[in-house]
Amino acid sequence: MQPEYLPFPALLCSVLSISRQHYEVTLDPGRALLSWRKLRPRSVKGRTRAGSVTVPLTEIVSVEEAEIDGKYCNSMKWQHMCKPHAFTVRYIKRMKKHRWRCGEVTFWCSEEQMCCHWLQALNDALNQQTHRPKHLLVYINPYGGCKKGKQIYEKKVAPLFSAAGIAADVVVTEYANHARDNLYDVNLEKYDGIVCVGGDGMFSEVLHGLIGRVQKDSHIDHNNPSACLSRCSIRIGIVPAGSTDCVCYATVGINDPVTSALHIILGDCQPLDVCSIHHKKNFLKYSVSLLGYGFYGDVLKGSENNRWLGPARYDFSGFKTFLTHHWYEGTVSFQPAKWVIGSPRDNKPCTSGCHVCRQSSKQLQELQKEQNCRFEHSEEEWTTIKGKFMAINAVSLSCACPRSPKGLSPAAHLADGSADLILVRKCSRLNFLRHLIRHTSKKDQFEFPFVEVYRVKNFQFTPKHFEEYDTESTDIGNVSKKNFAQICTDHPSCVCSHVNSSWNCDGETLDQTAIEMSDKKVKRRLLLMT
Ligand SMILES: Nc1ncnc2c1ncn2[C@@H]1O[C@H](COP(=O)(O)OP(=O)(O)OP(=O)(O)O)[C@@H](O)[C@H]1O
Ligand SMILES: CCCCCCCCCCCCC/C=C/[C@@H](O)[C@H](CO)NC(C)=O
Ligand SMILES: [Ca+2]
Repeated sequence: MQPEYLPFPALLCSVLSISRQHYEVTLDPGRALLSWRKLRPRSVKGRTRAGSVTVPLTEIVSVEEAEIDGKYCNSMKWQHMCKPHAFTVRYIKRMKKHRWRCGEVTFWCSEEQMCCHWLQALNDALNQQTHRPKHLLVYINPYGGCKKGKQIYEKKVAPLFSAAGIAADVVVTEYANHARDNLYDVNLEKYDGIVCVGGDGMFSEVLHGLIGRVQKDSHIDHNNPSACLSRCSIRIGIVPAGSTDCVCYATVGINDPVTSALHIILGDCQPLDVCSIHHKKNFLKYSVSLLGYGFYGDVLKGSENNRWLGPARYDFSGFKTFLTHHWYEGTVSFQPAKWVIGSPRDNKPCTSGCHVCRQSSKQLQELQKEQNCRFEHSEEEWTTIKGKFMAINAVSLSCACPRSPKGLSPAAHLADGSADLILVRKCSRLNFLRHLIRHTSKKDQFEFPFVEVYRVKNFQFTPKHFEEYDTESTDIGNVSKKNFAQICTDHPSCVCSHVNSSWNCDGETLDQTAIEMSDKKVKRRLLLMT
């Protein structure tokens, strides 16, 4: 029996079987939908509408001829008919809290020709999804998180990539920065994307490798803070297997390897703000999540010696750091991001296809055109704040993660060209604890007199002692200024709780404490190709 072709757009509609039940199956190219609904025995009132399933064609993972086992063929049902033919469709099933799973349904056809029609029509529809990756380079960090990156990839991700017809070249890293170094040598033309199986640090490695490679190929010196960096066309994905996984969590809404793998297969895409960090004319790092001084810098530093604890190392170090209650003196200067349409306290979290990001990016481009390349050093007013701080955090995205589902700045945007600068001034232990705990509740963590938050285009930080080291002050005689910090630390009556903290840059510790950060829109990241 030929499938029924209805008038343009040519729908394909057949009665097929699923688990011995008859269903009306419809492929509607015009609406880009595949749907099927159970046919119940005709009642007096005609066909009763049973439960039906509708799947957007963009969410079909794969279509293939079904394996038919002999047992089923020999069942009474088929004995009087020719050999049955079937095809299997895998598709996205949306679960709770942004979790995705791969649904699977097998349609049985009475004739081989009908089965071929359906396979051809569905594969034609899939082939029109040209933004989907076909060949990926996968870096696995066996060392991050709970050290299960390899198992996670082999058991949960590789089977989905294979079902979707994606070829993957896999590199299990052998040392820190193996992936970053490797990216300077591989032939990137071969790949539709780079996938990192690990946490934020692994993503940061791949980010640095890709951006560094592209700037090197474009002969751009990234040591120049005002350099307009070349954009990277190749996309990065993350399969979360780290401890914090905040880059994945802040874009996907969950750090689940299967969910991320399915987004990768569909080729979902999200631009991402990337900040560059310099010390004078020396490039230090790029950052996409947290650039944190004080509390988060000390937490990270204290956790590095306890990697054997896995993700719990941050909790242990966080508790110890909280008890020390260190604060740090210095000067923060920043330029506001005047083009953005949002603010850190507008309670408008960034979502897929975000209007705030789109509109802010548009306004940023218009401003950059007006100012040509002076944009990086525009004379807009700088705001300068001197003080004693518990924490100085600059976040390019919310930094939402399992520990803090809202993140450090819940309304920070993924691609608005700005970062949220959060200043937590010296306060009592109790007040600091109240501020921290609000990161895990629905309450506003900025609603304290000692907390300020600004949406900025760039900022600079100079620690107090570094200032004195740099100034031409003569009041400390011939003592070499660079030892001032040491004197301060050694002197029991010194009121500085601690001379300097260190910067936590996306989970890696920076050597420098005096830095300048600016936002560079260089990276398109496969959204949820994470
Ligand atoms: N084979 C390896 N051996 C040792 N270190 C590695 C290896 N591969 C990668 N690394 C380094 O391990 C560090 C941590 O990796 P990753 O970020 O994946 O895990 P994590 O720190 O537990 O997660 P998160 O950053 O999300 O908290 C990264 O800085 C990376 O450079
Ligand atoms: C006593 C209760 C205190 C609760 C405090 C919860 C605050 C959690 C905030 C987590 C923010 C994580 C920011 C992410 C930073 C990442 O770039 C980095 C690398 O993954 N992770 C860390 C922990 O520095
Ligand atoms: Ca941002």
